[in-house]
Amino acid sequence: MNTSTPAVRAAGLAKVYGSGDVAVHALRAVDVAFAAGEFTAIMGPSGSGKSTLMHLLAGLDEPTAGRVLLGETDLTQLDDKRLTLLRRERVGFVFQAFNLLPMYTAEQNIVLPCELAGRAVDRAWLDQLVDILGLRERLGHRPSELSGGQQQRVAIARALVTRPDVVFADEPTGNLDSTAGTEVLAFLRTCVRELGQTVVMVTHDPAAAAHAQRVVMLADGRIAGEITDPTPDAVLAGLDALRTGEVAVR
Ligand SMILES: Nc1ncnc2c1ncn2[C@@H]1O[C@H](COP(=O)(O)OP(=O)(O)OP(=O)(O)O)[C@@H](O)[C@H]1O
Repeated sequence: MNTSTPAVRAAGLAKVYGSGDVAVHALRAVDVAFAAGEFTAIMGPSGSGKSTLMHLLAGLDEPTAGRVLLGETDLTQLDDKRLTLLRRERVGFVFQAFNLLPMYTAEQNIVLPCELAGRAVDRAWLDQLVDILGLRERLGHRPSELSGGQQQRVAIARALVTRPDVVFADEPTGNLDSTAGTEVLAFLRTCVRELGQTVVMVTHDPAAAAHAQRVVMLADGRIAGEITDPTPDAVLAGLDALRTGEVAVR
């Protein structure tokens, strides 16, 4: 992997919902890059543009202006069909609500993206994921037979099974108690450290964000600063600084 090219980046990214009097400027000329093999959290007050940024980075929505580059691929130049293929093959998703298929076993859920993409399952990679995520004994279980934390670990394995360029996680611990949430974040971090995966996570929780290697702060649709090697206290202080109107967080 070429480590000098970010896994994903935004250049001059803007998103306006609606027009005229009711126009909402959700993102304003955002420039941000996410390095390959890094775990980044996106934080900011409610309405600051976190979900909008993640949706644009993942090719789930179109920007009003600017570009999104996944590696060297400019998402804004792709038609719907190629964008769908790109999402299937090069992007992974982890959602707050797990979104597992109830009638499928854990293993069937994990390999589903390969089936949808018509690709053979890389068994060695699957084995590695299953071991790192501690799912070996659970592969034959249905979601209803798994704890919330285990279900989210299955969802993480599913997101990683195609070896995507980037995994986007949207509040992945939002439905978990703090013990299970901490465990899931530790597993996610292990996937980054040991498998070289790239994870971009949106969260409201400073403790969750502190599991990342870097926190990018958004305020009012703009990048308001970032914290490297964050601690929960540093993240809290950063959010407080945003609320009290101090501009940059470093
Ligand atoms: N589909 C939409 N139509 C109109 N406005 C929207 C739409 N989606 C988001 N917005 C607005 O854009 C702004 C940014 O929203 P976004 O959901 O990206 O923020 P967020 O930081 O993820 O918020 P939260 O933390 O509350 O989830 C908000 O003012 C929101 O109301």
